[in-house]
Amino acid sequence: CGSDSSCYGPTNTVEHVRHVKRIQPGVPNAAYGPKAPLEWGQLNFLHTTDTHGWLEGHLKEQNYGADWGDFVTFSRRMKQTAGNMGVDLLLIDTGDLHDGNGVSDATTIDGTDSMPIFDEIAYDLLTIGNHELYVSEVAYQMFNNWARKWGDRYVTSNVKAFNQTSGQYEYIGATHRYFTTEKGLRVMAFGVLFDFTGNSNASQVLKAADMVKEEWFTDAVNTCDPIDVFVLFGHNPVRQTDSSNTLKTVFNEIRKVHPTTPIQILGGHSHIRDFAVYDDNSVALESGRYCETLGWMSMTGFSSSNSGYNGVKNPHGVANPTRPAKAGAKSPFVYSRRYLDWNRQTFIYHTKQTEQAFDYGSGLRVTGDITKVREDLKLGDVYGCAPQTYCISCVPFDNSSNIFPGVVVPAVTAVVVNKTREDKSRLIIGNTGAIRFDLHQGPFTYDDNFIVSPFRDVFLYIPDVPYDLAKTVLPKLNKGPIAKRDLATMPIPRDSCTDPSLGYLTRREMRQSHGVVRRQEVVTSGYATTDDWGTDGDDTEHTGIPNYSLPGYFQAQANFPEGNDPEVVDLVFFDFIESLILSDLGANYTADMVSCYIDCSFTSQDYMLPYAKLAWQENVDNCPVVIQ
Ligand SMILES: O=c1ccn([C@@H]2O[C@H](COP(=O)(O)O)[C@@H](O)[C@H]2O)c(=O)[nH]1
Ligand SMILES: [Zn+2]
Ligand SMILES: [Zn+2]
Repeated sequence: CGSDSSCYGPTNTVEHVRHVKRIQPGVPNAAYGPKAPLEWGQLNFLHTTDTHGWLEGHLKEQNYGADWGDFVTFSRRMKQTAGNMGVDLLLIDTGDLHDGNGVSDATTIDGTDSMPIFDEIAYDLLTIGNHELYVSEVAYQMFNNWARKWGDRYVTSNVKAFNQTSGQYEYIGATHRYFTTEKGLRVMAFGVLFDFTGNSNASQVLKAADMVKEEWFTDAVNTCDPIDVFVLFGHNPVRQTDSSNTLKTVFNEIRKVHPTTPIQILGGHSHIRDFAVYDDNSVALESGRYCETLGWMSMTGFSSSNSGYNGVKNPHGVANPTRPAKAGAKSPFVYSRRYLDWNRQTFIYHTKQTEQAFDYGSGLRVTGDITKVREDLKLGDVYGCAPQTYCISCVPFDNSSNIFPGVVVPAVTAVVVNKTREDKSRLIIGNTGAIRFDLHQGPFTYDDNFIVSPFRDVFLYIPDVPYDLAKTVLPKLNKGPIAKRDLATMPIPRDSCTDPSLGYLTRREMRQSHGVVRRQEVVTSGYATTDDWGTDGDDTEHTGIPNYSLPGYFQAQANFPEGNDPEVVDLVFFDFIESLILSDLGANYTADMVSCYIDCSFTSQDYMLPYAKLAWQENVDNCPVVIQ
């Protein structure tokens, strides 16, 4: 088919129409949930990160089934609660709004339809992620549209875009934000992206070590204006041992001038739930990924002698934070942190509402907007019926239920074929990071195509590479350090993955088959987080799930002679890893030997749908939706 989508589109022929069905957004969640009310302090934070377009919520996982409209209602209710209690609540996002879901990625320019939905939350602070910078059109969408709209709330302390009018690189958002909260706290905020280098030339990322030497930064840190609390937020892992973490660099610079002023840190990018203690007066929260987690952090300890705070000291009728950053801390500040599962039951519980009374018109309207976008983009169209769940890391990399041997390798083998070279042997190499989410048993929709493989990474190739050389590339690529995921916090209930026979059981049956009874409820599998404070951060308790580390790269071999090695192969790979491939091939191979394999518009978004049409047609007209 090549990149000719008419070959596999669902609506182009009568036969295809027969295969088109729609699935609807998930039903309200089952009856288990949060363990206790939140601890409200003087200054409270709700935090999102790495939402990657998942504004529809998780249609196939009840535990993460709330949509952005539910979150609109929840955030408004929480702001009102804060106001009623006489305390402050800040809403913060730390970037990666694109790449990961059809709502954000099925438009010609990613984010065209998702960004207006995302903007329905009244964030106090937002910052930019690396997924806003890979593609120039997306960077300009942020620079020309959203940065202007969000004004000084969009803080991109180390990220600039090339202004085609002025011919200069200019800060996309504000360098920093100094503001006073409703209850009188004087806040200095910096929004810092990790030292990202994969951006297009539409943007420039200053390394944190250079950013802190900028005049505006030293002026901001040394200002004579009073600062009660720093908010250091960024698309940047909070764990200090993470090699990508550059928050620590900025933290250290602030501490040189303000040795005890509280520094509240909010991060992202590594897609985990995490909480880290930086010192007696500084703690850091990271809130997962893909609208699975809403982060909560609160603090108390401001007084008239150390701040401008004029709100309530200990809000009444609710729990309050009690824990110092660490045992024996010399600090007036105490904190709480919680990782909320992204579902309506969580939202209803923490707003003390009922299912019937919870919704606001504003939230329902946003839910309606999401439904309309899904319909317009045909995200519910079904292309196949996946016979089982295939996961990224819940089983070993070589297990047949792993998505790489189970789906990705057979899919690229079958579909990524240049007709004019189909008689040639080929090796197809990709980075495992290009596969972003597990594939669930049941209807495989247009949306799932983006959920599994969202990037527009072009398939490139070098013709006729000696096989003896080509076969050394994968081991060389994988020799480097493998990006490991955090075992303790990995998500995703994958009951039907570890035991595919569970796939058709009801939610209740699945829970009973797995669970541990606590508080007369059943604990489902999902996030079981360990952080600097221990294991009590998850708002809803879960049993852990298996998590196996992955190599960084996968390979498929196709059209090999039976029983023999070929002399030469077409070496096919994503443009995302072109420079690595060339360096592993050695000096005799240069960029001018590389060309587009099928055509320059055939990308990693284009092989899953044809594969679903090819491999998963059994039961397609009667394919049960399996909601975990
Ligand atoms: O074109 C692309 C862009 C990114 N990737 C993969 O994504 C990660 C980064 O994702 P985060 O959400 O920022 O963690 C990158 O390391 C690649 O593995 C890609 O494959 N193609
Ligand atoms: Zn991300
Ligand atoms: Zn990121």
